[in-house]
Amino acid sequence: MIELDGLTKRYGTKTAVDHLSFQVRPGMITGFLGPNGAGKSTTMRMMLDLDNPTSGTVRIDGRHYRELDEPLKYIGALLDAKAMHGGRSAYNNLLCLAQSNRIPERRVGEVLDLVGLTAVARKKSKGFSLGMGQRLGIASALLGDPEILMFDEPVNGLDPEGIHWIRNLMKSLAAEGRTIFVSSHLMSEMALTADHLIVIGQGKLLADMSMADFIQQNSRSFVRLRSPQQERLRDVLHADGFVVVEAGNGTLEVDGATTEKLGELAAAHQLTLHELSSQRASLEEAFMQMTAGAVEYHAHGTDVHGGGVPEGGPAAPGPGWGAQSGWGPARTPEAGPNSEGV
Ligand SMILES: Nc1ncnc2c1ncn2[C@@H]1O[C@H](COP(=O)(O)OP(=O)(O)OP(=O)(O)O)[C@@H](O)[C@H]1O
Repeated sequence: MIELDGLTKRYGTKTAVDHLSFQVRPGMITGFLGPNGAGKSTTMRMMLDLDNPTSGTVRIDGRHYRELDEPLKYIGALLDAKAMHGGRSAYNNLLCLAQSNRIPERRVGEVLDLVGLTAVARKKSKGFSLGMGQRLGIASALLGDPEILMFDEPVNGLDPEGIHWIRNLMKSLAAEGRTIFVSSHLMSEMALTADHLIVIGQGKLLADMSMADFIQQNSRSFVRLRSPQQERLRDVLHADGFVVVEAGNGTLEVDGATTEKLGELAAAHQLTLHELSSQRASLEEAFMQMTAGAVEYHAHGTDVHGGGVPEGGPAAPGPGWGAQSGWGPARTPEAGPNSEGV
């Protein structure tokens, strides 16, 4: 368990982390999200005693990091994969760390095996690709077999097989009852990995809740219908008291209804349906909605989100939000959050 209590970090007049209090609990994967500059790295550095808080505390299983003997046995972290000594082999990098934490040498071989680097164990790490460096960083985090693991952007530089591997590794570590805290900018990956989310913006806590609650509270769910008899369908829905949004491409969207109810209504009026699906937002949309006001660095003149988030944030949620406004990525069927195919 990691506990933050009023954690604050100021650099001159800049408050990077602002009275953060939350707990990271065992037995699950907790995702750590925030726009660029939100204070994630600063928070993680303070958790590992690599930076001093201006005020507030971090406790690792009830103790300050400095009070832990051989800290790698309590908490392992992947913060900067390039932090390894490039002139040393992968094996020797890990051996130095093991020796300074009284970890037996056999564990070095075990973790190299676990991350798939055994074949290159004697090669100097400066020749490693980004993905290999990332695996070596993960090996160092696992070295002390700690109960708590922190990963900052762990899939950075990994190929699809590597991403799949780290996702499953984190899941199995959480299933063993360990505490897993992970940051990532890849929302699709986070949606597939995390059980719980901590979201920060401009150093402040914005959300501390389950993935499902986060998506539900920060987005709209609705039923999408498509019919060759669209006008008649719309009239039937109106007559039954539903608020219908015409979303273009021949689709209608209805809030506050079930697919069962709408399907039966269409059948009762002998209307043909080509689509009847329950829709909910992806984590990415929910995240953008929540953090729109806390984004420090806006791009101008780009269209990376299919229309761009309007200056000052997107329109408030309401009928038609997101679905028609065009700034969010495509909505996803209820079967699961957006996946970018990894
Ligand atoms: N050593 C420092 N001196 C001054 N300001 C700093 C320092 N480190 C971080 N900051 C500022 O603190 C804020 C938080 O930075 P931090 O790197 O923690 O954010 P982040 O959420 O990790 O961002 P990103 O997602 O871009 O990695 C930023 O405004 C950053 O410019």
